[in-house]
Amino acid sequence: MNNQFNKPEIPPTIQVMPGTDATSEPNLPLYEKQLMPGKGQALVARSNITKGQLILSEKPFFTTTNLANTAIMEKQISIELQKLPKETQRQFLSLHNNFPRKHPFSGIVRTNALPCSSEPQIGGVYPTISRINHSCLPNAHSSWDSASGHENIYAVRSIRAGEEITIAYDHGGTSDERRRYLKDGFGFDCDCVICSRNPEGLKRSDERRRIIQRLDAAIGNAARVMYHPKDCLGDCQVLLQTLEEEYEGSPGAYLARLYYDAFQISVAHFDLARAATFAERSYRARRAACWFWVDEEMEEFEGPGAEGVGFG
Ligand SMILES: C[S@@+](CC[C@H](N)C(=O)[O-])C[C@H]1O[C@@H](n2cnc3c(N)ncnc32)[C@H](O)[C@@H]1O
Repeated sequence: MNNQFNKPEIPPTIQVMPGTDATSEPNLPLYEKQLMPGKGQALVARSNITKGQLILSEKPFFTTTNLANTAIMEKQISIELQKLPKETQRQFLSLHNNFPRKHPFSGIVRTNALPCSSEPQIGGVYPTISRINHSCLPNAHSSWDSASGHENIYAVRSIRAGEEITIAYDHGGTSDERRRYLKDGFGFDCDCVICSRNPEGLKRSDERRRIIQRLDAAIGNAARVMYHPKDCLGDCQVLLQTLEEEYEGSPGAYLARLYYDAFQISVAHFDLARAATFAERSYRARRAACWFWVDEEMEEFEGPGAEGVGFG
């Protein structure tokens, strides 16, 4: 549900994924679709799901680039839709559209697309994954597997049977910033566990989100990486602690990015031991199959007398 489709440089193209039809619903019985009051359809856990577990893996109906040019996109989607089996067309058209009057087809893509590459403009829309609602404290996260052409949904914390499965649509920021983004792009007022905290709790969360944004930007500053690498690694440590606090021990995909930044900082200064460790942590965090391992590492460099490779 990445709404960052506003860069017109890439000509619009649509790629139909082979093998996607009405029967492509995976057979992992970990979830079911349910109507959720005030939220439309939702995915709900049918059984307890363990942190790190693959919940579902699915091919998109098609992938699409450049949603900025909606007129062209409308035409292209309608042409591609006609090539799909009737039942698949019906599935696509039944997805939620937050922009129904102006954009009957591209509105569905804008409301439902998840990025499926490092290019934020390339998005995929899914029969089942597109039913997952948002939370600012999600219990799952999406991860594109380019080798298989599947979007995978992993649990980032334990999920109890009956609990709604959620991912984060937002790109961070304070609760006000997130609310605006979710209202404009998706048409709802977020009342997740974070957004419905009391004013004091919300204020603390907002402060942490500001720290996360500030440190994220500071760590990516090339001049600072060059001249103050130790400070940058110190920022990585503070960012890790803040993420842990804000996301209640499960920072999900943020962790992969943080370790990737730490890898780049280390490699820029020929600290190859740290670089190798951070690269591996980033890789394993991104694969999302290793949350237990990551938790152990956290203890390792946070505990007294830790001997593992840390940021400092
Ligand atoms: C990708 S769809 C998710 C599935 C959707 N509920 C459906 O019925 O198909 C995104 C839309 O779901 C709804 N939605 C998602 N998260 C929500 C939330 N936390 N609260 C209320 N509505 C939400 C909004 O209407 C949003 O535009």
